[in-house]
Amino acid sequence: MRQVAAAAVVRDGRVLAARRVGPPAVAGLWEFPGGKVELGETARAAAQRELQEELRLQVEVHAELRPEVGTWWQINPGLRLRLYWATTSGEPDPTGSHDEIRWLAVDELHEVEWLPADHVIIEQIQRTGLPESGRD
Ligand SMILES: Nc1nc2c([nH]c(=O)n2[C@H]2C[C@H](O)[C@@H](COP(=O)(O)OP(=O)(O)OP(=O)(O)O)O2)c(=O)[nH]1
Repeated sequence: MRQVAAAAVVRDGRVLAARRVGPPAVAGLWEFPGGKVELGETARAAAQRELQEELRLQVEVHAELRPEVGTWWQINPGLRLRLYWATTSGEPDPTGSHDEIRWLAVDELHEVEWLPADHVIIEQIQRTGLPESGRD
């Protein structure tokens, strides 16, 4: 089972969404930036590393954004996603994996087309809202 780690980065009450460049099947769809956890790396550290690599964005990683049941989000039978709330004071600067970024208020999250596995996450955030401070 491979693990992906990503961050729901919050700034000024908005969440960072990033549009994927590829592969073709998912190009143009939006996601929480992140990527695969490397051997020996924690998911939390992977989320922080991927944000730096993909968006040159320094983030503070906070509480895990878990489903109502369980710890991770099952993307497909061989892949699970660990998602963390994060905060930043920086500006994203996409390095090649994404061609557009947006800061979306909770009531704007539905305005972009998310990766299929993320729909359930978006619905949960719409129900629960953003964390009080982004901190755990
Ligand atoms: N980062 C991220 N990936 C997601 C989300 N939702 C979702 O289904 N995925 C899937 C898409 C991909 O199959 C996988 C992430 O893999 P990736 O290809 O971005 O990983 P990576 O940057 O490490 O790239 P690589 O090692 O495969 O080259 O997780 C999400 O919100 N964020």
